[in-house]
Amino acid sequence: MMNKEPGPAIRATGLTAVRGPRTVLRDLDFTVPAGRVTGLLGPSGCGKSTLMRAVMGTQAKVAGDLRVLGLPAGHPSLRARIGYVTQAPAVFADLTVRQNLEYFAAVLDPGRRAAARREENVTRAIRDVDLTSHADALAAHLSGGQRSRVSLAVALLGSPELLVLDEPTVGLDPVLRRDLWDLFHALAADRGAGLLISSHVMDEAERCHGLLLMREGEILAQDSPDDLRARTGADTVEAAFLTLIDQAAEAATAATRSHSQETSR
Ligand SMILES: Nc1ncnc2c1ncn2[C@@H]1O[C@H](COP(=O)(O)OP(=O)(O)OP(=O)(O)O)[C@@H](O)[C@H]1O
Repeated sequence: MMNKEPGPAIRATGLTAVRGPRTVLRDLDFTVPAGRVTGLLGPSGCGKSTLMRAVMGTQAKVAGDLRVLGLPAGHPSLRARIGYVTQAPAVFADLTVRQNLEYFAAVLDPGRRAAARREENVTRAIRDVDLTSHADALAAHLSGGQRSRVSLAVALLGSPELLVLDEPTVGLDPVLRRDLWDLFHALAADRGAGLLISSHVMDEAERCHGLLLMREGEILAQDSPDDLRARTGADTVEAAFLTLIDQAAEAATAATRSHSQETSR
């Protein structure tokens, strides 16, 4: 029998989301492959968090087709298969790092018989995010960056097939950022996980296998960093992104001009 290629971690067709009076995602088509790191980049307010919430099934007023690990977004069986870290770390301040992890591990994998497995997963997740030396510190006593790493450890507990990380490296020093990016690559390579990681730090874009570049609720480009640079003739992803934004603005101006010429005839 032939081995079936694994499907993409996420496939969106015609994804649209409305928040209040505004359409904040406009008819998006994209895929996030399994076993790869995909960067979601774009300026503040362009819709990155909304897109991630749609993938998690927590965003209201979403239309279009959105498949996550082959199932419709928000399907109950996806909960244990996806790790999600929001921008505001959700940890209990009055518990230690280890107690936080133990609490979430018990929710994910309950029962006395799973105790040894839980213990192993908790220790591994704490080690993955480099917090072993702080395992017994109260979350209240951690720095912001350390707290966000506890959230990341929670997301890693169940060995998820897909990780959705909303700006996971904000506020971290360069050494930690590098270590976390190494961890993201290891998760993709060794465990075959798909990762969707938002950032507005363009040098992080260079570390992704693929990029989704967003602007004002639309995807301007979906490409690897190398192809993006080659296609735009730019030296960096940041320069490529700016070139694409300028091209989109020029196209919009040209379209408005031809529309007003037509209507004035
Ligand atoms: N509750 C809301 N009602 C109406 N509009 C909203 C609401 N929440 C967010 N928006 C708008 O939706 C758009 C997309 O927001 P979103 O948080 O997805 O952006 P983002 O790219 O994640 O930004 P950032 O990088 O700053 O986190 C923004 O323009 C924002 O103003």
